[in-house]
Amino acid sequence: GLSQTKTLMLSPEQLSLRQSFSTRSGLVTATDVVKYWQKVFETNGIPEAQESSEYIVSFVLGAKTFQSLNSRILYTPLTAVQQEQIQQLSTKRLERMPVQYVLGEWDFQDLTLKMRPPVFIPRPETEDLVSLVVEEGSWKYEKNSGLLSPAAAPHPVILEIGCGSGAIALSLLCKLSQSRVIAVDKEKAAVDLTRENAQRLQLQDRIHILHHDVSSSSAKQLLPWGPVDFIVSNPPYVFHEDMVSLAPEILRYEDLDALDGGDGGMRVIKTILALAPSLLKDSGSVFLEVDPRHPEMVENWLQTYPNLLLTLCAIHKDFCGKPRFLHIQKQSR
Ligand SMILES: C[S@@+](CC[C@H](N)C(=O)[O-])C[C@H]1O[C@@H](n2cnc3c(N)ncnc32)[C@H](O)[C@@H]1O
Repeated sequence: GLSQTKTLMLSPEQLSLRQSFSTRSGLVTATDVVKYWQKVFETNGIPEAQESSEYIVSFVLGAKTFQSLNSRILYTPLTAVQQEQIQQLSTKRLERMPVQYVLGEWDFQDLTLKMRPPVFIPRPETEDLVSLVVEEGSWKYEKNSGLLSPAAAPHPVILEIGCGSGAIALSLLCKLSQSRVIAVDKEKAAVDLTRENAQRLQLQDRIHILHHDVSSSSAKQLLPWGPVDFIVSNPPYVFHEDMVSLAPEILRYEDLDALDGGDGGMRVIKTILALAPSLLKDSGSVFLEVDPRHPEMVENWLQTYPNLLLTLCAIHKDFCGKPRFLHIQKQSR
């Protein structure tokens, strides 16, 4: 079965590397195994060969990063069970499974979240989307409370559209201790994973998780607590025609509906903006992660729908310097 396929993929050079393990009667260290799998990954054209190998070995040794393993652990022979685990996980990576799914967990901001295919894996740039909302939430807090006690703090209600694993929603709950979040996703797998992550992180009391498709649900269904202060979303925003060029890791394992934004990548963005006026309080805000081509497209679209009373008030760049985040505000009547 599997081991046979794997052997076929190994070059003679790797096989000898493998044999060199057995001749040392199983005394294989973490360092040896990292090098071995890195080589196998490289030969098989697996991207981020070294990182993948290091993540898998550290994970089996109970650490987050290879760098955090001390030299005693690095040179201690691995047990047969550890070697077997590393072998199993590495085989999955060899089939192009993203390392986040291989490990079954991944960090987002300060949280460790369970990851399970096909639920979208949170990307690092999205951490900055969370920071934007947190700044807005805390700014209100300072402005309104001044020198008053924290009891006078407002309690922002936030709606997240398309919660996936719960990364954004749960981070917000963590950073804004007075907030409540409604997290919505059209996929049952996503809703289930958000719920599981909320429970593991003991954040289930301030979150309302809904299984809804926003393109067919009424505003009312999304508002168990009345109009919200903020809407946040990292919607599917890949231009449909760009979908084919995504990495095999994504195309084979992630839910493509989580990425495919349809024509011009705007399908779900338009749905969110059309719903926003009936979901937001006066002067409430929408924070969106988008493609760098979207800020202009969204601005034009909003100008064609002035009755929505929405203003694009800021465009923020991601850590690569690309325009990535939109802050849109509902005009107060
Ligand atoms: C790019 S993923 C973002 C997931 C998560 N917020 C994150 O940043 O890691 C988009 C999510 O939106 C969900 N989604 C797509 N269309 C939707 C719709 N019409 N209604 C509700 N959720 C939707 C997908 O199922 C997916 O989980």
